[in-house]
Amino acid sequence: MSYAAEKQVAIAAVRRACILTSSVFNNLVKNETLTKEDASPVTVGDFAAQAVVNTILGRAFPNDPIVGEEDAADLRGDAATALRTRIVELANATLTAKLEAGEKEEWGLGPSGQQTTEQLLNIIDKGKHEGKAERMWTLDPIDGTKGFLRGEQYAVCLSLIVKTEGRTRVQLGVIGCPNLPSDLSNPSSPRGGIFVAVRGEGAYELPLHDPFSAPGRRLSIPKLTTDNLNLLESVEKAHSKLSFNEVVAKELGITKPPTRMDSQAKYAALARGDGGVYLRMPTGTGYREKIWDHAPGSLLVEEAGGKVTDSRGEDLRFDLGRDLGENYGVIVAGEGVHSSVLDAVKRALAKEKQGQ
Ligand SMILES: Nc1ncnc2c1ncn2[C@@H]1O[C@H](COP(=O)(O)O)[C@@H](O)[C@H]1OP(=O)(O)O
Ligand SMILES: [Mg+2]
Ligand SMILES: [Mg+2]
Ligand SMILES: [Mg+2]
Repeated sequence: MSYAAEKQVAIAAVRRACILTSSVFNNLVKNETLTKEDASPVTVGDFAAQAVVNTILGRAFPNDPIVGEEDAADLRGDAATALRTRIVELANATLTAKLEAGEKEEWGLGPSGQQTTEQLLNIIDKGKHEGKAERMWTLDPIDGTKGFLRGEQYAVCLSLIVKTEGRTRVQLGVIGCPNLPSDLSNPSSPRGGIFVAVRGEGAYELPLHDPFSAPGRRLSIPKLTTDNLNLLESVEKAHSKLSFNEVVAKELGITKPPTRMDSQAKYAALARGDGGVYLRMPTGTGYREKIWDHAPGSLLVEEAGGKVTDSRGEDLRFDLGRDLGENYGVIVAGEGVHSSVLDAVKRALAKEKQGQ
C-alpha cells in the first residue's frame, strides 16, 4: 500500500508543528516549562504541537487512534491558567495560518481553524490511546525536550503503525528536525529538514519549509566498515549507558569519538550517512522505551538500507502498547555493520556479567 494520503497529511502536520516549536524556542519564557512525574521536562511547545498534529490527524483520519506522549491533565486546573492560555494561543496561531501548498482546509487549517480551549485540551487527550490497535498513529510532539531547551537537536516525530498479515509494523514515518544542519560537519550549514519513509518506497529528506515542492533527496546509508564509522549516542547520561558504548566501540576497534545528539535526529543522521551506529543501551533504572521514540526513526533507517534490532538481535515490538516491552536496548546500523555491532554488544554484555 502506498499510504499517499497519510503521507501528505503527516508531512503537513509535522511542518506546522516544526514552525510552532521553532517560534516557541525563540520566545520561551521561564514559567513555560513543567516537570512531569518522571522528572522529565515538558514545555508549552510540546503541548501545543501535540494539539496541532492531533487536530489535523483527527480531521483527516477521524477513526484512527493516536498514541501521543503528552496529555492535558496538568493543564486543566486553575494553577495552569497562564500555561493553558499560552498553549491555546500558540496552537490557534499555527492552525489558522494561511493554507500552504499540499494542505487542505478540511484538516482544520486556515483562517477558519480557530479552536476553543476545551476542544484543544480534548484533542491533546486524544493521544492517550493504550497503543494496541490494528492501525494507529504515534506522536512525539517534541522528541528530545532537553535538547530543545538547550537550543540543540530535537525532532517532531510521527508514525503510522498498521497490522498487516499478522505483523504490526511501522508503515509510514515522518520526522521534522528544525535544527539539524544539512552538513553535520559544518554547524553553519543551513538547518532543518523533514525526513520521510513509507515501507517499501525508500527514505527521503525534504526541505522543511517547502516539503511538497520536489520529491526530495533519497537517502541511502553508505557502506561503512568499523574503520571509518563512529557511534551516535544521547547527550543525556540518564537516557542510555554511555560507558557501555565505550566498551563496544573498543570491541569494534572504533577510534573516532562519538557524535552526541538529542532525539530521533540520530536516526535521521544515520539514514543520511552520518555516524554509522546508534547504540542505546538501558541504564538499569527499569525505564521502558516508548514506541513514539523509535517507530518513525526505525522505518527511516530500514528504508535507507539499515537495520534496527534490540541487543538480542530481535525486531522492536510495536504491538505491546505504549512502550516496547522490556528494555533490551536498541542497535541501529547499516546492514553491513549491524551484525558486527550486535556481536560486539553481546561480547560486552558477557564481559559486564563476568565482572559483576
Ligand atoms: N530515563 C529515560 N531513559 C531513557 N530515555 C528517556 C528517559 N527519560 C526521557 N527519555 C526519552 O529519551 C528520548 C531522548 O533521548 P536522547 O537522550 O537520545 O535524546 C526522549 O524521547 C526522551 O523523552 P522526550 O521525548 O520527553 O524528550
Ligand atoms: Mg518528554
Ligand atoms: Mg517528547
Ligand atoms: Mg521522545
